Amino acid sequence: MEKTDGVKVKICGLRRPEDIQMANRFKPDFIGFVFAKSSRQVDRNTAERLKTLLNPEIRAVGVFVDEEPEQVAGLCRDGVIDMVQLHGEEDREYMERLRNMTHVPVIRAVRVKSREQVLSAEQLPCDYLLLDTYTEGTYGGSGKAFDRELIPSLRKPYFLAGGLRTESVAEAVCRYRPYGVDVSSSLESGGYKDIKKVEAFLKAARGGYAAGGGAGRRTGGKEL
Ligand SMILES: O=C(O)c1ccccc1NCC(=O)[C@H](O)[C@H](O)COP(=O)(O)O
Repeated sequence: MEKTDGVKVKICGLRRPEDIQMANRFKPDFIGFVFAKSSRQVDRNTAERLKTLLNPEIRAVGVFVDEEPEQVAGLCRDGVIDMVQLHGEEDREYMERLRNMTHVPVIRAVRVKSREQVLSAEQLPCDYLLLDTYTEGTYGGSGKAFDRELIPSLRKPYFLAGGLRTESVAEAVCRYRPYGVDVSSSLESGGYKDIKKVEAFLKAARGGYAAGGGAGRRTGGKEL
């Protein structure tokens, strides 16, 4: 039996003041504002208002799909977000441009299809990877898991995402040793984050026990 605390938790897709109150109460390490087209999308004004309500110890991550880098950098400069998550087709050139405009940490999302694809994404100018599920027609937040056996050994810290659930998160953390876990769909009821589900997930991710924890072969667990 192995304990899983120490893993960082990102809860994605917060969009109402009550979601922020919930975050302030249960203190995930990161919350995500989805600026990309999605049922969870927030606009700049909403995110700005929500950020003023957020406990400053919790880092706000802006989630983007092929957004103009100037828009992304503007949100960073104005303190609406503390970190950037790139979830679209943004390439090295885009990421270098962004790096020249803002110095906030960048998470590169990879919708995993192969080990080689993940290893090549690790070479991009980013601080973290986020390993998520490839689904046709959506960029993220699908609630579906990918084949975790495709996770290679990585030097960069990574977030494990895609279909994580309260019942399985502790085992996934023990087995794959990510720096953090990222979740959205399984914590919703009627399309909004459910306070009871969020509380249970955080408890399971941070303090859960799982039988047969793995050997920690895919570290990714260092702090930047
Ligand atoms: O959540 C969305 O609606 C979304 C839309 C477009 C791009 C990215 C999106 N979410 C990114 C996330 O970080 C999600 O938390 C991640 O994909 C995991 O989601 P889930 O499988 O639902 O737990």
